[in-house]
Amino acid sequence: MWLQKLFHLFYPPLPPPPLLDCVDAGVSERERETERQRKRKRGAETQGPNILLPIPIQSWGDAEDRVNLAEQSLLNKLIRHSLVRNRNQVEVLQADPTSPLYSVKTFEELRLKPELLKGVYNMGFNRPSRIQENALPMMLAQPPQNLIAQSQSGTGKTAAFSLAMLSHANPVNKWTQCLCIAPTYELALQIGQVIEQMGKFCPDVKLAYAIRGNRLERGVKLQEQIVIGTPGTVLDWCTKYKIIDPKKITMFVLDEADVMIATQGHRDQSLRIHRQLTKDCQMLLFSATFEDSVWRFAEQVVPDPNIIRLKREEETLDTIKQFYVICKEKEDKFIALCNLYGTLTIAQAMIFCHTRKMAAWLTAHLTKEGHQVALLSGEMTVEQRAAVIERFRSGKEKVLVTTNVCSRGIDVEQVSLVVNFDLPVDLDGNADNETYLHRIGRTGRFGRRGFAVNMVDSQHSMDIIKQIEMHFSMFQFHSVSLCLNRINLNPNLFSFSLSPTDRKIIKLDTTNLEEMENLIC
Ligand SMILES: Nc1ncnc2c1ncn2[C@@H]1O[C@H](COP(=O)(O)OP(=O)(O)OP(=O)(O)O)[C@@H](O)[C@H]1O
Repeated sequence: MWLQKLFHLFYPPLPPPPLLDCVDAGVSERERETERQRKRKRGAETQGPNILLPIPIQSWGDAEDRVNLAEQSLLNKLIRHSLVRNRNQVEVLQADPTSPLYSVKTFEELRLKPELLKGVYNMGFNRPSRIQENALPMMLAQPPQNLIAQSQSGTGKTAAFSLAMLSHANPVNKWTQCLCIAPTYELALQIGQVIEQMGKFCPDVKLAYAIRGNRLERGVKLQEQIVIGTPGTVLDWCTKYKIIDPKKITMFVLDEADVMIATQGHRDQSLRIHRQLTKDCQMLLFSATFEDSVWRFAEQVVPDPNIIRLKREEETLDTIKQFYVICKEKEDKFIALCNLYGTLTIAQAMIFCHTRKMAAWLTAHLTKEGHQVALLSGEMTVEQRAAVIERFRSGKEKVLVTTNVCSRGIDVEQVSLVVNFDLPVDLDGNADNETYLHRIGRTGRFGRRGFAVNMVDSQHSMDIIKQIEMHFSMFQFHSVSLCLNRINLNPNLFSFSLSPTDRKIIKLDTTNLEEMENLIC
């Protein structure tokens, strides 16, 4: 409860969604004209007379949900209850290539203190994860070794360095020996919880949180062996209040380096903390991604590093069958969706909209039709989002309507159908291929068969489908004409007819539909 209160105190909900929408009529003539001029400039005015104009760029900005890295990280932590399945290769680059590569298959091999081993097993960990197999021996080695470890969220990094700190801390010494910094208050609390849980049977090892609001008397030295906090407060505790002696820190952990450097000021604060540590301090840096900027930062912080990288499970479209559905406008898309609804609920489905407003509109209309759906969009607090995902995961709702806020990072294994109610576009109005892959990558996971249905409501969205198709060099799109007339709705959920405007549309008969439903099952 207190955690929740603190959470809301420091993590206020985002401002209410702006009342802008992308495909409906809320677009002024002036905006349309601006857009026409822009397209003319690009020499791209090649479409026929009946096209629906693309969405004016300036009207998207506020209405879209942008992915916030720190929020995404926290959300992942809140909803993750187990390791992400990964059979991919671990790449290890040793600081000293001549030393033998040492990895472990059991926690016993690490020769941990019995109380700590008990804590590990008590958390339900039977054996080290892929990344832990290599990282733990390096982190626990004598003499200490520095480490840069990169692997996606949910592969066991936090558990690994928590174990390393608990093993490293000497409870006889009443001063701070292990210092861990994380990008946000909430992420620091999450890590602290893992340390507390894992160290449950090591009561002599104490933990302190260097986070906003935790005030301590100036000059009184901290007795806790492990400190976890955010860069600003940790820096204050080391320099201004001098309650941590940085020269006595022998293990420094920098978590979520990619999120850290994306947060203004954190990069410099981290470097300032780092500068006060001794040369002998063991440096451990973790990141989910490794762009050049993260790499440059890592090199500044971690001298002579061992490097461990876990290759990412490739997102693939091979096991996903993709369709598009021709519709005229938003209402048509809605009817098409209703026709599909029975198929959506055979397993679980996610429906992506471009704006919060559209997602809310769709949810309201589906609910009015008597369907039970969940809504997840960016104006919710991270905690609210986690609760919605939990319900969806446990199957309480079979259909989740969402925006791009949920396009990446969220694993719900049962999702076998993704509907792009609005196609993903970038700020220039072109196909956003990466987001498309992330969205439909929610389905067809771990080699299972998945389905994606794209709603096409204009020449512009048809162009986007073609761009996507070309980008992934695939020719497996099937044009499906859903009969949008309710009268044609038969017991087999939906029927197909030749569209009066396009006679070339392939007819998908009930046999195919049954096959699709069987595959989803
Ligand atoms: N060896 C293990 N065996 C079983 N479960 C584990 C093991 N290590 C970690 N886990 C669990 O797997 C989940 C992900 O682990 P962890 O949080 O350490 O990963 P991470 O890479 O730090 O991801 P994130 O940054 O999202 O937290 C957690 O629920 C954790 O309790």
